[in-house]
Amino acid sequence: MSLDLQPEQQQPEHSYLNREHLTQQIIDAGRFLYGKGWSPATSSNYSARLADDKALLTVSGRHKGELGFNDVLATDLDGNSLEEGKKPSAETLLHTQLYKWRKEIGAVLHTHSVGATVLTRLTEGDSLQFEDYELQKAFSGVVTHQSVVTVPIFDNDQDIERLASKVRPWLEAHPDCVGYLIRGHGLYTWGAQMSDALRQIEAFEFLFECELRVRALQKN
Ligand SMILES: CSC[C@@H](O)[C@@H](O)C(=O)COP(=O)(O)O
Ligand SMILES: [Zn+2]
Repeated sequence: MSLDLQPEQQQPEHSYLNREHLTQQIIDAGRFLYGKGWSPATSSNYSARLADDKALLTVSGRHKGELGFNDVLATDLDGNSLEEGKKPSAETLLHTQLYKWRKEIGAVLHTHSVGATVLTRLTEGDSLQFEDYELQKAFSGVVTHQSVVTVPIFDNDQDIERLASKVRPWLEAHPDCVGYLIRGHGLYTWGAQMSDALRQIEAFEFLFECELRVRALQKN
């Protein structure tokens, strides 16, 4: 099943996978994304929706290629930890605001690839536009290369509440948004299930690489 981002369309209620299954998906995602070089050092954070009003998030500061069953915790959708002794990701609010925004979102991934970092540093404007790439169809709701996928770029901020407050109005105004970038920092994308979010990460990375190569060749 893929995420249908048409706002007017009623979504069926989620039937949630159990915590063990979701934890395994997060662990597997970390191994894959670290292996690809998109989650270096202890960067990145991942989550899955645990219930209508709860998320399962990575614990802050963990190596994402070596996650274990104890490296996740439950939070409410205001970003409060529901488990004593475990500190949720520093960027928890960026995940939970997505679960509040669209009830059909079941997984959120944040990565720190070289491509996302370099491209956002090279781009002076506040968004990237992808057009005429066949791979745009890997994004939920996109059915043709003859479309424009706009990806906003927000300036980085160590104050995550302030950053979240800048992202929120964009999301409200763009219900078909498939991901966003933070300058010099990384990518956030999501999906109905973990597999959808992973597919979108791969599509974004392919497009970032294409864009960087095209720009480099155009310079010469
Ligand atoms: C290793 S620096 C990266 C962090 O500052 C942050 O951006 C990040 O992605 C991971 O933070 P975390 O608190 O582990 O979820
Ligand atoms: Zn980060």
